[in-house]
Amino acid sequence: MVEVGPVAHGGHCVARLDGQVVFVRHTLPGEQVRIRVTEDAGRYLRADAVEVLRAADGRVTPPCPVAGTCGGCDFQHVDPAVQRRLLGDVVQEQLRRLAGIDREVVVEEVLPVLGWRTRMSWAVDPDGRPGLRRHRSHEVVPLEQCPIAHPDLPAVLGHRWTGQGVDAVVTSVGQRLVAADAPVPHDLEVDVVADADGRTTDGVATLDELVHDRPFRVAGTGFWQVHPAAATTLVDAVLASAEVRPGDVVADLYAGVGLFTRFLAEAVGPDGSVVSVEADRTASRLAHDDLADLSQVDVVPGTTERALHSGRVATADVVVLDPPRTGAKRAIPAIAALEPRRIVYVACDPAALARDVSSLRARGYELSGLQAFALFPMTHHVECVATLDRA
Ligand SMILES: C[S@@+](CC[C@H](N)C(=O)[O-])C[C@H]1O[C@@H](n2cnc3c(N)ncnc32)[C@H](O)[C@@H]1O
Repeated sequence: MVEVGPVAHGGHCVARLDGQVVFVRHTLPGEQVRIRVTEDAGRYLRADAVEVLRAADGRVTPPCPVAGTCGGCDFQHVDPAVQRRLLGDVVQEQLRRLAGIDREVVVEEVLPVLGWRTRMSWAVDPDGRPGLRRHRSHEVVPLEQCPIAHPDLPAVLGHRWTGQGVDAVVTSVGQRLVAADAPVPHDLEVDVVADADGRTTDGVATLDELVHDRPFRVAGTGFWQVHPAAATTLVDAVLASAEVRPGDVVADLYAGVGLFTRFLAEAVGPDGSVVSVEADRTASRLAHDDLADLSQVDVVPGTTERALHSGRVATADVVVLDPPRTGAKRAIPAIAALEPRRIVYVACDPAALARDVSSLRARGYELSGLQAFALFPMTHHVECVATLDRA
């Protein structure tokens, strides 16, 4: 039995068992729970709460029958408003610990909290049943339904599959894709069928998305925001934070198919410019083709680090960056060396964000704004938009 302490980054809470730190899943701060140790990592233990002896406010009955077994969610047992409070505590703690910043963080609600995943990568068990993996395991939990999956996704669950996995996507315009190394059942309503690499006989399968009435094309299995409200939420937050002016020079780094690039380019107008840097070849090609109507946009394929060091990005009034989960550690010195008046950092990992904010502070930037959004309800993931100004 343990007394559960604060929430930690990763979907668990911290407790102590005989003086040793234990990261406990499926619990809440302030609870008293019986645990089952799942891993001894030497310096700490990992455990699951298996019985709640004293429940905390905010504990609810999970909407999913396999919550606690399936590794797809972390917080099904927590009321969504309390989930957001926990996420805010995590971001606040990371900023305090890694960047020396003491700041209250309010995580904004984004609806819906169920039925939001428009992109699912289902794993397939040895019997061909699709599902999701257990937490920190290769074992597949077969599923008949998944409450966080978007209701309009192709009905992959309920069919048997061969191969390693099945990707299912539904876009903002209702296009539906299945990507698998297996025949797709005839009764499955899909618009695009691709192989497991997201390819058709014509090449990479692309899908259509619409954001504030602007069309985008994206590779079927390439990067696109998953929550149906994510793209508009982030575009609005980035534009409000960046405060770009007509004629500004802007760098959009880790730009994907140019989601932010298009709106930033419209804001700087024909007298300004936006350089859009993306390492993934397909995404960069789509950005190049689909942003061709904006003469102020320069799409640079390749890594951000290379674009900065080669001089393809040599100056910027404003830098927007949206790196993957690992953050932008290697690019930060060169970004700061551009001396933009403002940096807008979109982050899906608060620890990487806090580390990079610390690095920017050491180079003369201060955090002037922070928004956080619950774009992945029921999970420990949270999206932040941080604004930094040159001191
Ligand atoms: C979180 S996504 C953001 C994409 C885009 N901003 C959007 O919202 O659609 C991160 C992107 O960075 C790209 N990427 C990863 N490492 C990179 C690097 N070193 N340099 C440039 N792009 C990179 C990925 O291919 C991916 O498209």
